[in-house]
Amino acid sequence: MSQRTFDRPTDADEPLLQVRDLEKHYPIRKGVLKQEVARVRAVDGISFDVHPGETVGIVGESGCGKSTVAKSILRLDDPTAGSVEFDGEDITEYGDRELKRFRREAQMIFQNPDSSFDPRMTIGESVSEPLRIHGVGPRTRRLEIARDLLERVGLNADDADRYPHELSGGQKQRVALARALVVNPRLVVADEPVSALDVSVQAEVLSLLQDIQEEFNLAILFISHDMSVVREVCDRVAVMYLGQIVEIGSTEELFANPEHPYTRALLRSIPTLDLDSRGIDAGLRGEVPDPTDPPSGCNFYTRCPEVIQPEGYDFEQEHWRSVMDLRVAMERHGVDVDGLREFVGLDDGESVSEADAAKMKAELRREHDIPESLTDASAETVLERALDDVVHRNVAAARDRLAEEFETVCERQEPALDAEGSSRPTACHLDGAPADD
Ligand SMILES: Nc1ncnc2c1ncn2[C@@H]1O[C@H](COP(=O)(O)OP(=O)(O)OP(=O)(O)O)[C@@H](O)[C@H]1O
Repeated sequence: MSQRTFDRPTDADEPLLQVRDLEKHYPIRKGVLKQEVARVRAVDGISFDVHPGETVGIVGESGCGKSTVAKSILRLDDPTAGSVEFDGEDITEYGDRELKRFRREAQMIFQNPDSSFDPRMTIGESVSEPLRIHGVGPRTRRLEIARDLLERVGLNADDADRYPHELSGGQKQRVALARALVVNPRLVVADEPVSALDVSVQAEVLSLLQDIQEEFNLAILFISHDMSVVREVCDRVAVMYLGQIVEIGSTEELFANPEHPYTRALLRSIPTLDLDSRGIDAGLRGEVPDPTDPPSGCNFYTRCPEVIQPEGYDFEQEHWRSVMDLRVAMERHGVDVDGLREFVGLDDGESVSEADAAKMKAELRREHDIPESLTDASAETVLERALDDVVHRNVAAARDRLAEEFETVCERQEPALDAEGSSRPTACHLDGAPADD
């Protein structure tokens, strides 16, 4: 490496990457005319910076838009809106020539290293290929650089003569790193770089990534669904849910004091050494909403354990969540009243005795973990009337009643991603403290 220089022209205080209001919507087209019938809002207006020498993590469940962010930032996919500034220039405006230069400065590492290699090429050829593409030569010099880099990532220079199938997963990911570094990039976007590796190998590759970052003063955007991996390597973390950032801040502070209920739920999902809590899930019920039709207001309200109760009601948060689950289910799928009648031994007719109605209502409560009676009498009255509507086949009336009486600020207003009432930018109507039980 001695003849290569890794001096960085950018001042470390200035972000190398500035992402502003980035959107990537995928149109869904149908019919002969391929008319747009809906849009997948994969990334829906996100902003963040990455500084030289800094690792910023993007974390969230599968499908929240992490890979789309990576692809949009590198212009592997053109963003729908927003800007991506790299060293002060908006790459979304780049033409082919500028894009080629940019692609040398910003490299990507994928989850599956095999996707970076041609099985017929030796490791040395694969690692040096980007140099050939960018016109660095001659071949002997390119191979020399590749051998040098292989040593730098903890392999042997002679591994250059081997083929990908001769290497283990961890070794291949080291080679992928060497291949990314060979063009002397300033930004590396790593999309789940260790998810396919055994845990013991993961630690080695992560530690290598950290060493290399220090040596090369790289900016790294690190994408992962794994909170414990993110904690290990990132300086700052952006938590994503359904195409949006819900909380962003320093890793240490965010892990010590998570402010968004979604971050809290993700942290609860990390298995710990405490056997009693090992393997607990994130405590999140319900499905991730369809990104073509995200919920109104805060898009996490349909699953949030801390969803805010409407003014005038005060009962156990867990039971309030269950009532919301019933509402969400009714709005999404309606209620199968015939199925319910059958379950309690009735035919598919209209009549229902008081005793049968009681059985049906009890079943609805059981199905949604709602207790026999809510401790808040006025909430109980509303719920009981809505359940009565359902058993008398008036699901629309039940839905309207619950929507009107139990409307929460969370569904009414979209929370801004700001630091108001919190110690870091958090998009939530709660002011940072966990909701009372
Ligand atoms: N080319 C595409 N056309 C339509 N929808 C897409 C396309 N690519 C991604 N999506 C959708 O965009 C949403 C975000 O996908 P993305 O792959 O970015 O999520 P992710 O967080 O990286 O998930 P994973 O960890 O599973 O890869 C998903 O709903 C996905 O189905």
